[in-house]
Amino acid sequence: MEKKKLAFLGCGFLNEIVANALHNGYLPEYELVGAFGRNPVRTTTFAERHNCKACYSMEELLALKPDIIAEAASPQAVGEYSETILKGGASLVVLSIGAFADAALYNRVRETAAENNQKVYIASGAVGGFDVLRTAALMSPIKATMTSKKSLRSLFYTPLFKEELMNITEPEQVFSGNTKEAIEMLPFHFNVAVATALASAGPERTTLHIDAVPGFVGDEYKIEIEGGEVKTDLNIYSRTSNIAGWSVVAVLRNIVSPIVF
Ligand SMILES: NC(=O)C1=CN([C@@H]2O[C@H](COP(=O)(O)OP(=O)(O)OC[C@H]3O[C@@H](n4cnc5c(N)ncnc54)[C@H](OP(=O)(O)O)[C@@H]3O)[C@@H](O)[C@H]2O)C=CC1
Ligand SMILES: O=C([O-])CC(=O)C(=O)O
Repeated sequence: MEKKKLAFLGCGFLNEIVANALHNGYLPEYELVGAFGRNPVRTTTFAERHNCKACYSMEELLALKPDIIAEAASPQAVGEYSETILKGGASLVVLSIGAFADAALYNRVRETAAENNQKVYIASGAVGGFDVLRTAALMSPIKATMTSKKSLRSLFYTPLFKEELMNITEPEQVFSGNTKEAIEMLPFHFNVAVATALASAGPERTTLHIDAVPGFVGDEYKIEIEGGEVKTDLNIYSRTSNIAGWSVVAVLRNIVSPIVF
Protein backbone atom coordinates (compact mmCIF):
# COMPACT_ATOMS: atom_id res chain seq x y z
CA MET A 1 0.00 0.00 0.00
CA GLU A 2 1.27 3.46 -0.85
CA LYS A 3 2.11 5.42 2.28
CA LYS A 4 0.28 8.62 3.13
CA LYS A 5 2.45 11.70 2.97
CA LEU A 6 2.57 13.46 6.32
CA ALA A 7 3.95 16.97 6.89
CA PHE A 8 4.24 19.14 9.97
CA LEU A 9 3.27 22.72 10.68
CA GLY A 10 5.40 23.39 13.77
CA CYS A 11 8.80 21.96 14.66
CA GLY A 12 8.53 22.06 18.43
CA PHE A 13 7.88 19.87 21.44
CA LEU A 14 4.62 18.20 20.35
CA ASN A 15 5.45 17.46 16.71
CA GLU A 16 8.73 16.00 18.00
CA ILE A 17 6.59 13.43 19.84
CA VAL A 18 4.67 12.63 16.64
CA ALA A 19 7.88 12.34 14.61
CA ASN A 20 9.42 10.02 17.20
CA ALA A 21 6.27 7.90 17.24
CA LEU A 22 6.58 7.55 13.47
CA HIS A 23 10.23 6.47 13.73
CA ASN A 24 9.31 4.03 16.48
CA GLY A 25 6.78 2.20 14.31
CA TYR A 26 3.45 3.59 15.57
CA LEU A 27 2.53 5.04 12.16
CA PRO A 28 3.62 2.50 9.54
CA GLU A 29 1.12 3.81 6.97
CA TYR A 30 2.80 7.24 6.86
CA GLU A 31 6.00 8.78 5.54
CA LEU A 32 7.13 12.14 6.86
CA VAL A 33 7.88 14.39 3.88
CA GLY A 34 8.48 17.84 5.34
CA ALA A 35 8.28 20.26 8.23
CA PHE A 36 7.68 24.00 8.38
CA GLY A 37 8.33 26.12 11.46
CA ARG A 38 8.93 29.79 12.09
CA ASN A 39 12.49 29.77 13.37
CA PRO A 40 14.66 28.60 10.43
CA VAL A 41 17.40 27.09 12.61
CA ARG A 42 14.91 25.06 14.64
CA THR A 43 13.22 23.98 11.39
CA THR A 44 16.50 22.88 9.80
CA THR A 45 17.63 20.83 12.80
CA PHE A 46 14.20 19.27 13.22
CA ALA A 47 14.14 18.23 9.54
CA GLU A 48 17.68 16.82 9.73
CA ARG A 49 16.82 14.85 12.85
CA HIS A 50 13.72 13.40 11.25
CA ASN A 51 15.02 12.92 7.73
CA CYS A 52 12.49 15.10 5.95
CA LYS A 53 12.60 18.33 3.96
CA ALA A 54 12.96 21.57 5.89
CA CYS A 55 10.46 24.10 4.53
CA TYR A 56 10.61 27.80 5.16
CA SER A 57 7.18 28.71 3.80
CA MET A 58 3.77 27.10 3.51
CA GLU A 59 4.14 27.11 -0.30
CA GLU A 60 7.28 24.97 0.01
CA LEU A 61 5.49 22.57 2.36
CA LEU A 62 2.47 22.23 0.03
CA ALA A 63 4.76 21.68 -2.97
CA LEU A 64 5.61 18.31 -1.35
CA LYS A 65 1.96 17.33 -1.94
CA PRO A 66 1.27 16.08 1.59
CA ASP A 67 -1.97 14.19 2.21
CA ILE A 68 -2.11 15.39 5.81
CA ILE A 69 -0.53 18.26 7.70
CA ALA A 70 -0.29 17.90 11.48
CA GLU A 71 -0.35 21.29 13.17
CA ALA A 72 1.37 21.85 16.52
CA ALA A 73 2.37 25.49 16.10
CA SER A 74 0.05 28.19 17.44
CA PRO A 75 -3.54 29.43 17.14
CA GLN A 76 -2.16 32.26 15.00
CA ALA A 77 -0.67 29.71 12.56
CA VAL A 78 -4.03 27.92 12.34
CA GLY A 79 -5.68 31.24 11.48
CA GLU A 80 -3.03 32.08 8.93
CA TYR A 81 -2.62 28.74 7.14
CA SER A 82 -5.57 26.41 7.53
CA GLU A 83 -7.51 27.63 4.49
CA THR A 84 -4.35 27.62 2.33
CA ILE A 85 -3.61 24.05 3.44
CA LEU A 86 -7.10 22.81 2.58
CA LYS A 87 -7.11 24.60 -0.78
CA GLY A 88 -3.63 23.12 -1.39
CA GLY A 89 -5.06 19.60 -1.26
CA ALA A 90 -4.13 18.47 2.26
CA SER A 91 -6.21 17.59 5.29
CA LEU A 92 -5.30 19.05 8.64
CA VAL A 93 -4.91 17.68 12.16
CA VAL A 94 -5.19 20.57 14.63
CA LEU A 95 -3.89 20.98 18.19
CA SER A 96 -4.11 24.78 18.48
CA ILE A 97 -7.88 24.55 18.46
CA GLY A 98 -8.26 27.85 20.30
CA ALA A 99 -8.16 29.53 16.87
CA PHE A 100 -11.62 28.07 16.22
CA ALA A 101 -13.20 30.10 19.02
CA ASP A 102 -13.41 32.65 16.18
CA ALA A 103 -16.72 31.52 14.68
CA ALA A 104 -16.05 33.28 11.36
CA LEU A 105 -12.74 31.42 10.92
CA TYR A 106 -14.30 28.13 12.01
CA ASN A 107 -17.09 28.47 9.43
CA ARG A 108 -14.71 29.48 6.65
CA VAL A 109 -12.46 26.51 7.43
CA ARG A 110 -15.43 24.14 7.43
CA GLU A 111 -16.60 25.44 4.04
CA THR A 112 -13.10 25.37 2.56
CA ALA A 113 -12.58 21.77 3.72
CA ALA A 114 -15.91 20.72 2.17
CA GLU A 115 -15.25 22.56 -1.12
CA ASN A 116 -11.83 20.93 -1.44
CA ASN A 117 -12.87 17.47 -0.29
CA GLN A 118 -10.51 17.59 2.69
CA LYS A 119 -11.00 17.09 6.43
CA VAL A 120 -10.02 18.96 9.57
CA TYR A 121 -9.39 16.60 12.48
CA ILE A 122 -9.63 18.10 15.96
CA ALA A 123 -7.18 16.20 18.14
CA SER A 124 -8.37 15.44 21.65
CA GLY A 125 -5.15 17.00 22.96
CA ALA A 126 -4.86 16.98 26.73
CA VAL A 127 -8.53 16.06 27.25
CA GLY A 128 -11.05 13.80 25.46
CA GLY A 129 -14.49 12.30 25.65
CA PHE A 130 -15.65 14.33 22.65
CA ASP A 131 -17.74 11.37 21.48
CA VAL A 132 -20.03 11.43 24.51
CA LEU A 133 -20.19 15.25 24.50
CA ARG A 134 -21.26 15.34 20.86
CA THR A 135 -23.82 12.61 21.44
CA ALA A 136 -25.28 14.35 24.50
CA ALA A 137 -25.51 17.66 22.61
CA LEU A 138 -27.56 15.96 19.89
CA MET A 139 -30.08 14.60 22.35
CA SER A 140 -31.08 17.76 24.24
CA PRO A 141 -29.82 21.24 25.10
CA ILE A 142 -26.83 20.86 27.43
CA LYS A 143 -24.98 22.86 30.01
CA ALA A 144 -21.21 22.42 29.65
CA THR A 145 -18.60 23.29 32.27
CA MET A 146 -14.86 22.66 32.36
CA THR A 147 -12.84 23.07 35.54
CA SER A 148 -9.08 23.18 35.18
CA LYS A 149 -6.55 22.70 37.96
CA LYS A 150 -3.33 24.57 37.29
CA SER A 151 -0.06 24.72 39.15
CA LEU A 152 1.10 28.17 40.25
CA ARG A 153 4.11 27.71 38.01
CA SER A 154 1.96 27.26 34.89
CA LEU A 155 0.21 30.56 35.68
CA PHE A 156 3.45 32.59 35.83
CA TYR A 157 3.66 35.02 32.90
CA THR A 158 -0.09 34.88 32.32
CA PRO A 159 -2.56 37.68 33.08
CA LEU A 160 -4.05 35.44 35.79
CA PHE A 161 -0.92 35.47 37.94
CA LYS A 162 -0.77 37.73 40.98
CA GLU A 163 1.84 37.80 43.75
CA GLU A 164 -0.68 36.83 46.48
CA LEU A 165 -1.09 33.43 44.85
CA MET A 166 2.38 32.49 46.10
CA ASN A 167 0.95 32.37 49.64
CA ILE A 168 -2.20 30.31 49.08
CA THR A 169 -2.54 27.02 50.91
CA GLU A 170 -5.90 26.02 49.42
CA PRO A 171 -7.07 25.99 45.77
CA GLU A 172 -8.21 29.41 44.60
CA GLN A 173 -10.36 30.20 41.58
CA VAL A 174 -8.48 32.60 39.30
CA PHE A 175 -10.85 32.66 36.33
CA SER A 176 -14.50 32.03 35.63
CA GLY A 177 -15.96 32.89 32.25
CA ASN A 178 -16.69 31.39 28.87
CA THR A 179 -14.08 29.55 26.81
CA LYS A 180 -13.95 32.29 24.16
CA GLU A 181 -12.90 34.83 26.79
CA ALA A 182 -10.36 32.36 28.20
CA ILE A 183 -8.61 31.68 24.90
CA GLU A 184 -8.50 35.40 24.09
CA MET A 185 -6.64 35.98 27.37
CA LEU A 186 -4.51 32.81 27.31
CA PRO A 187 -4.09 31.77 23.67
CA PHE A 188 -1.62 28.94 24.38
CA HIS A 189 -3.24 27.42 27.44
CA PHE A 190 -6.88 26.65 26.78
CA ASN A 191 -7.06 24.97 23.40
CA VAL A 192 -8.57 22.09 25.37
CA ALA A 193 -11.45 24.27 26.53
CA VAL A 194 -12.29 25.44 23.01
CA ALA A 195 -12.15 21.87 21.69
CA THR A 196 -14.47 20.74 24.48
CA ALA A 197 -16.81 23.64 23.75
CA LEU A 198 -16.90 22.91 20.02
CA ALA A 199 -17.88 19.33 20.81
CA SER A 200 -20.59 20.41 23.24
CA ALA A 201 -22.32 23.76 23.91
CA GLY A 202 -20.10 26.07 21.79
CA PRO A 203 -17.32 28.49 22.89
CA GLU A 204 -19.66 31.24 24.08
CA ARG A 205 -21.91 28.93 26.09
CA THR A 206 -19.31 26.69 27.72
CA THR A 207 -18.13 27.82 31.15
CA LEU A 208 -14.52 27.49 32.21
CA HIS A 209 -13.28 27.72 35.80
CA ILE A 210 -9.55 27.82 36.44
CA ASP A 211 -8.30 26.94 39.91
CA ALA A 212 -4.75 27.66 41.05
CA VAL A 213 -3.70 24.73 43.22
CA PRO A 214 -0.64 24.95 45.46
CA GLY A 215 1.80 22.05 45.15
CA PHE A 216 -0.01 20.66 42.11
CA VAL A 217 1.96 19.05 39.29
CA GLY A 218 0.53 18.45 35.82
CA ASP A 219 -2.88 19.28 34.44
CA GLU A 220 -6.30 18.16 35.48
CA TYR A 221 -9.54 18.85 33.68
CA LYS A 222 -13.04 18.06 34.80
CA ILE A 223 -15.66 18.16 32.04
CA GLU A 224 -19.28 18.23 33.17
CA ILE A 225 -22.21 18.04 30.81
CA GLU A 226 -25.74 18.26 32.01
CA GLY A 227 -28.51 17.56 29.55
CA GLY A 228 -32.08 16.31 29.74
CA GLU A 229 -30.92 12.73 29.27
CA VAL A 230 -27.18 12.54 29.69
CA LYS A 231 -24.82 13.74 32.38
CA THR A 232 -21.06 13.38 32.34
CA ASP A 233 -18.35 13.94 34.85
CA LEU A 234 -15.03 13.26 33.10
CA ASN A 235 -11.71 13.77 34.81
CA ILE A 236 -8.51 13.74 32.82
CA TYR A 237 -5.20 14.06 34.59
CA SER A 238 -1.92 14.28 32.70
CA ARG A 239 1.47 14.65 34.33
CA THR A 240 2.95 16.34 31.24
CA SER A 241 1.62 17.78 27.99
CA ASN A 242 2.98 14.72 26.09
CA ILE A 243 -0.61 13.48 25.95
CA ALA A 244 -1.36 16.17 23.33
CA GLY A 245 1.36 14.86 20.97
CA TRP A 246 0.18 11.29 21.45
CA SER A 247 -3.40 12.35 20.71
CA VAL A 248 -2.21 13.36 17.23
CA VAL A 249 -0.65 9.92 16.80
CA ALA A 250 -4.03 8.43 17.78
CA VAL A 251 -5.85 10.61 15.19
CA LEU A 252 -3.38 9.64 12.46
CA ARG A 253 -3.88 5.97 13.28
CA ASN A 254 -7.66 6.40 13.17
CA ILE A 255 -7.49 8.05 9.74
CA VAL A 256 -5.97 4.93 8.16
CA SER A 257 -7.68 2.32 10.35
CA PRO A 258 -10.38 0.02 8.97
CA ILE A 259 -12.05 0.30 12.39
CA VAL A 260 -12.74 3.93 13.27
CA PHE A 261 -13.48 5.21 16.79
N1 LIG B 1 -5.00 20.89 22.31
C1 LIG B 1 -4.21 20.67 23.35
O1 LIG B 1 -4.55 19.93 24.27
C2 LIG B 1 -2.88 21.31 23.43
C3 LIG B 1 -2.47 22.21 22.49
N2 LIG B 1 -1.25 22.80 22.57
C4 LIG B 1 -0.88 23.76 21.53
O2 LIG B 1 -0.03 23.12 20.59
C5 LIG B 1 0.80 24.07 19.96
C6 LIG B 1 2.24 23.56 19.90
O3 LIG B 1 2.74 23.32 21.17
P1 LIG B 1 4.28 22.93 21.39
O4 LIG B 1 4.73 21.92 20.43
O5 LIG B 1 4.42 22.68 22.85
O6 LIG B 1 4.98 24.35 21.05
P2 LIG B 1 6.50 24.68 20.68
O7 LIG B 1 6.69 26.12 21.02
O8 LIG B 1 7.44 23.69 21.26
O9 LIG B 1 6.56 24.52 19.08
C7 LIG B 1 5.79 25.30 18.22
C8 LIG B 1 6.38 25.23 16.83
O10 LIG B 1 5.52 25.90 15.92
C9 LIG B 1 6.21 26.99 15.30
N3 LIG B 1 5.29 28.10 15.04
C10 LIG B 1 4.61 28.85 15.94
N4 LIG B 1 3.87 29.77 15.30
C11 LIG B 1 4.12 29.61 13.98
C12 LIG B 1 3.68 30.27 12.81
N5 LIG B 1 2.83 31.31 12.88
N6 LIG B 1 4.13 29.83 11.61
C13 LIG B 1 4.98 28.79 11.53
N7 LIG B 1 5.45 28.12 12.61
C14 LIG B 1 5.01 28.53 13.81
C15 LIG B 1 7.30 27.35 16.28
O11 LIG B 1 8.32 28.12 15.68
P3 LIG B 1 9.38 28.91 16.62
O12 LIG B 1 10.47 27.93 16.89
O13 LIG B 1 9.80 30.08 15.81
O14 LIG B 1 8.65 29.33 17.88
C16 LIG B 1 7.73 25.93 16.69
O15 LIG B 1 8.46 25.30 15.66
C17 LIG B 1 0.60 25.38 20.76
O16 LIG B 1 -0.29 26.25 20.06
C18 LIG B 1 -0.05 24.92 22.05
O17 LIG B 1 -0.87 25.93 22.60
C19 LIG B 1 -0.36 22.46 23.56
C20 LIG B 1 -0.72 21.55 24.53
C21 LIG B 1 -2.01 20.93 24.56
O1 LIG C 1 -1.97 22.47 29.58
C1 LIG C 1 -2.24 21.70 28.65
O2 LIG C 1 -1.65 20.64 28.39
C2 LIG C 1 -3.38 22.10 27.76
C3 LIG C 1 -2.99 23.20 26.89
O3 LIG C 1 -1.86 23.66 26.91
C4 LIG C 1 -3.97 23.73 25.95
O4 LIG C 1 -5.15 23.48 26.09
O5 LIG C 1 -3.53 24.41 25.03
